[in-house]
Amino acid sequence: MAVSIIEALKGRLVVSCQPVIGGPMDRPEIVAAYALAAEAGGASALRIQGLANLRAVRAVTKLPIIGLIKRDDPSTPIIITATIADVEGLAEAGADIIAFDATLRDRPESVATLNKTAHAAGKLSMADCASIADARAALAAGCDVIGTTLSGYTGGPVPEDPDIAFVAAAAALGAPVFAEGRYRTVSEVRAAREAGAWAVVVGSAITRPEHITGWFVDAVSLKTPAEA
Ligand SMILES: CC(=O)N[C@H](C=O)[C@@H](O)[C@H](O)[C@H](O)COP(=O)(O)O
Repeated sequence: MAVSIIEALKGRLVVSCQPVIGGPMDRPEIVAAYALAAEAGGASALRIQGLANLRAVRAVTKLPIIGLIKRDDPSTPIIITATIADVEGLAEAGADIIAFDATLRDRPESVATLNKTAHAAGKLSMADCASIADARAALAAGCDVIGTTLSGYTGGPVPEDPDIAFVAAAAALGAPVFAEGRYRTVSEVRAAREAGAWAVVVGSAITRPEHITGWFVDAVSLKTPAEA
């Protein structure tokens, strides 16, 4: 049953419904509404942050949910699902796939332990990676899906474009790769699939109106991406 969730996502869209934190959309009932709108549009799975949002979405849809918990803890650079307790909380709240940071950085808990905890709860795991070395290590640790989620977010300026080269390199490792991070156009989604992505996760371009508005504001003022 569990592995067939991943099988069923081949060539499918996952919509990340993560409002801007503290923004006007940051309410569980609005996240649930975004999830239903994504489902109506043909999304095959959802990516949901936080237990209250996850419970609200779980109550309204049977679509598979990739769950994560983001915490801004100054003692660690690991933001996405850093602890055993968070993996267990996500399993309990109804996530089907549990996403966690799988970067090779100093971390409160090893990737192998987080993965084992997800599996012990009967859930699949998505390793949010920033590099091909992360992806290799995550597969060696037994993770089910590689996400390109953290490419561009572990130091230095965040690039403008999605990291399609990373998708291609990770796909060559032979495991399902979910392309995620800065997919804003349908042609970028197509390029990720052509590079070997199993599925593509789109967030901001569908569910963060503040960001989308900002892109248009920059365009109307004739700013280049570098100036924006
Ligand atoms: C780096 C990080 O913390 N990424 C988070 C991971 O869940 C989310 O903030 C992103 O919105 C998500 O990855 C989807 O990406 P985009 O919104 O670019 O389509």
